[in-house]
Amino acid sequence: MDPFQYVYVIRNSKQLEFHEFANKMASKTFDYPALSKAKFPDLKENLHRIYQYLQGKPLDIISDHMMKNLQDIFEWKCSQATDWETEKMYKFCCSVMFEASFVTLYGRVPAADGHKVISEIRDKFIKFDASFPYLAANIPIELLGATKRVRKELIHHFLLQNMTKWLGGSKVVQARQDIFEKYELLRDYDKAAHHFAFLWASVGNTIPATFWAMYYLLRHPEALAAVRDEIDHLLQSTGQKRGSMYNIHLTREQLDNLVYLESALNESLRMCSSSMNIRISQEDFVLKLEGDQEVSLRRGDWIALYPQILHMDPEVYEDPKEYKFDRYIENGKKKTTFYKAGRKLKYFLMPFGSGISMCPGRFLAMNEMKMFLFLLLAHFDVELAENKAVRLDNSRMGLGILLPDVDIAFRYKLRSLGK
Ligand code: HEM
Repeated sequence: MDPFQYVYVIRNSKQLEFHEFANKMASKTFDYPALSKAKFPDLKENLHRIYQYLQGKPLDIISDHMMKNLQDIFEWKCSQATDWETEKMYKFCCSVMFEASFVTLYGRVPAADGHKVISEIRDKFIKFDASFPYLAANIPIELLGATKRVRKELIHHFLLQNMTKWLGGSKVVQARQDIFEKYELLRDYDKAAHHFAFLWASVGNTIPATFWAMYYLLRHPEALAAVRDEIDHLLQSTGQKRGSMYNIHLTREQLDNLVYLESALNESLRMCSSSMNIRISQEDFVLKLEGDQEVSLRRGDWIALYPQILHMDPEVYEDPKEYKFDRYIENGKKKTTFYKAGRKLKYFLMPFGSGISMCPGRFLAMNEMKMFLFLLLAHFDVELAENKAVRLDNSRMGLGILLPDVDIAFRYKLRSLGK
């Protein structure tokens, strides 16, 4: 509970392990054989090595593809909106982010009904995702209605004979495929199940996080105005036109410099994230904490850090239940110093986990969500069409970004060029 102690847990990665627990949970949830060292030597390490494709230069390439795919989808879905169109917000975020992420990571489905194929996968994904908290809680899948069948159908989409038909997928997915081919004991179904698990990791949190970012912006007109101003300013200063042209390009530096957009996004992540960071003690030992404090741990004991407590701590964040879009800005720059009881915190925002269990897709996730909001606000007037409170649905507490308890209608319309 005390964020000043987090560092002692996080840096003790030898004695406080995470992967064994994650491996057990993921293999059961996504239906692939556990990554046992004896059966699949170095598979875990090999899969971890290719997370490099989600950082540095490869991150720029994959982000550019995501930007292009997002624009194609906005153009296909929304370019007729010369008058107000009304949609449900979660459904909208889900439809745009799922398809853009899918095409960016796995490739375009070339058939004439390519959009339809992806929306069928998405609809099954939504059904599976609704059971995710139960699977994570160890409820046998046989007790969860159609979940077992839906999971099997989802996994079948990722069989090699289907994946080889998809065009222009990412290096990270290609590299995963190459690695799986080296393990003869992995059946075709197992490899497909691994691909499905990666799909879940790449959209399962991004979709609800995008929803909250959009929802809070629309609920707070001053935030919306500030972020839109920043976006328009960037477009103007780089000589790019908004309107009917869907070919905006943003460099990594430009994305990084959108401080209002980033702050608004961080603020919504602070409010909707509920990732628990779990570690399991590998041996009997004494964990030294700050000062003279210590805890005796036995082999197999669990430690859980729960950053949502930190995110909602009024000593760190004044009025923590209030959305303040500029909380992460100081003197026009990114604010990275936060205090508790007069002491500077090393960790103050942890939606992506920590240390050995930190999300490898975090840079891509931030870029994707920024690009979605950028395009939405650059091209459209957007407003809520319903006045109802949307609350966090706590049923997946501890497991990542919380979903909304209800969906809400919003409307959008192409912005006139002069506005
Ligand atoms: C808002 C979006 C996202 C959030 C909040 C998020 C959060 C997290 C967290 C908290 C973990 C650690 C899980 C744990 O402690 O049990 C994790 C793991 C992971 N994430 Fe993300 N994630 C996001 C987006 C993404 C994206 C876009 C990708 C890939 C393209 C991705 C790929 C992964 C993978 C592969 C793991 C497992 C890492 C491992 O093997 O240890 N995530 N994520």
